[in-house]
Amino acid sequence: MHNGKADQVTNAVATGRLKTGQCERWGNMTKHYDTIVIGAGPGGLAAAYALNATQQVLVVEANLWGGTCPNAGCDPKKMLYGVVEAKRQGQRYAKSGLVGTAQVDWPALMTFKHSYTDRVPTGTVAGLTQAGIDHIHGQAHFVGTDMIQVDGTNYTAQQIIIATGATPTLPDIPGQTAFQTSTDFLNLAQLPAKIGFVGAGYVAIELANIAVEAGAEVHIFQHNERLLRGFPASYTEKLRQILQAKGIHFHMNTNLTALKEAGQQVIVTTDTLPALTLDAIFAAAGRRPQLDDLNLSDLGIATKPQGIVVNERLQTNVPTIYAIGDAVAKQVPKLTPVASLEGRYVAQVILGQTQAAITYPAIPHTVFAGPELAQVGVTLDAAKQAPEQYMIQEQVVGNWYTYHRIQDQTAEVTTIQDRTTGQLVGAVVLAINAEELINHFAALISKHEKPETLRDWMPIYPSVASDLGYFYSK
Ligand SMILES: Cc1cc2nc3c(=O)[nH]c(=O)nc-3n(C[C@H](O)[C@H](O)[C@H](O)COP(=O)(O)OP(=O)(O)OC[C@H]3O[C@@H](n4cnc5c(N)ncnc54)[C@H](O)[C@@H]3O)c2cc1C
Ligand SMILES: NC(=O)c1ccc[n+]([C@@H]2O[C@H](COP(=O)([O-])OP(=O)(O)OC[C@H]3O[C@@H](n4cnc5c(N)ncnc54)[C@H](O)[C@@H]3O)[C@@H](O)[C@H]2O)c1
Repeated sequence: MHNGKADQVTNAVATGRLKTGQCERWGNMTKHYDTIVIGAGPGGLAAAYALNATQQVLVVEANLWGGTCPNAGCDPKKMLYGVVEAKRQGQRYAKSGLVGTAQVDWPALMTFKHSYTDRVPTGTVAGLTQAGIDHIHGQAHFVGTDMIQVDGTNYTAQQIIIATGATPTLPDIPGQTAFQTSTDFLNLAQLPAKIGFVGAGYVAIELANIAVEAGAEVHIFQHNERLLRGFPASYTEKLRQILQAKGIHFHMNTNLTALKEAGQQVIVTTDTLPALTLDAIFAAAGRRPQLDDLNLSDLGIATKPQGIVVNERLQTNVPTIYAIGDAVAKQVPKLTPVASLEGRYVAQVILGQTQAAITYPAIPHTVFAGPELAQVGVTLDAAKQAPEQYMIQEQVVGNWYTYHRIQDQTAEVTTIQDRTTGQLVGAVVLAINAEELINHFAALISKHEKPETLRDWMPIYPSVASDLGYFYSK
């Protein structure tokens, strides 16, 4: 879809209104832009909007406009999560005067989800059109370091940004085609009675929690004994016990060896269990960068299994080609706010507004697992290894006002302070609405503040924010 900007460029060049060089290859049916963005997810869109004020920008999208997060990730997931959490909150209030048992109507829940997701692609296109950003639907691949091809048409640009995201990894076992993915789960018209997930990371834990709360029998197969690596083991073990009490079957240290389709069902064989017949099995064993068909190796662009190799300014080894978001090999978590920050940053680099290396604030992350497990900053493991540097405060907070009110007896918070400066440097929260508390901690950490700073702040009482008072009241 062109919004006509490139055509306006042609006219402008023909009438001498544009700088020369802005449309130099138009005569060869090659359209020229200042910057081309491949991929219209949170990363690519952030870059395109930031560049648009002063540049001719083209965005190319092969699938759904808006990318993974709003179509098949964060947003639809949390719509389902919100409803199953309301059901569970009802159970928690059973001893607090609420009577009756809520049930999840899966088809109605899906209709609710579609009420949001069905509008995302058209809304994204409308936004691009209104902003005057050219956009075309199709698979982009490089035909030169300054040129891509989409459906047989060439487009050149001074800079090209790769923002193609990631896609689920399917374990390489016989019967692999029987695997479904998180995208399939988030579009299930009916909830299958018995389902399995391979992996025990973010995707498996979040979707397993939704499925079990909605009434399915759920199995998680994990090849080692660690779920949610990256979060402290003491916390993940508590979360595992909570999820197990809800009915999730954890099969740890278990490798899937084969899948076999049997009518509408799948027979799952493993190296530890008798064969299990399930109605659906979902691959949640990680995501790989979506780089297929881009022809990166032809250009000599370096990649690793984790993604495209970039320098501290997010340039690939071809300096005019940048990479951002989930497509990049990096140390920071692959999350929507990270992709958006990188998109805005790379636009500043391209516009000559900064030459400084990218820096990230403290990046909070949360598993929406009923309760939520969230953390930010210095990890608990790192803090335990440097007791001379860090002070760790672990608190069971189920008796705090908020957690008593919402009947979350297992709520727990750990804070980590730097002994020398007194600044808050890390936090872990396992609680209902942990994301709210961790957001406040993330703000304190990013501003390098001491918890006492909160004395100067007056949040609404009672609220999650007012609970922060517990951290400086002692
Ligand atoms: C189930 C699930 C739940 C998640 N939940 C959260 C959450 O709660 N919070 C959070 O912060 N993150 C979450 N994430 C992660 C988040 O979705 C990603 O980090 C984010 O979408 C990355 O943005 P991106 O722009 O890098 O890539 P994407 O959003 O994946 O966008 C990339 C786009 O590029 C397109 N593309 C790929 N190749 C080409 C090509 N050759 N030509 C043209 N277009 C191409 C793709 O079709 C896609 O639309 C979740 C992910 C999943 C799968
Ligand atoms: N709430 C959020 O912010 C959120 C939610 C979902 C996804 N995400 C993003 O998406 C990414 C991908 O999520 P994910 O859960 O797919 O990946 P992940 O990397 O978080 O977890 C993958 C899991 O699969 C296991 N595994 C790997 N190979 C296996 C195999 N062959 N058999 C069994 N288990 C195997 C790993 O040990 C790990 O437990 C996350 O890292 C995160 O960046 C974020």
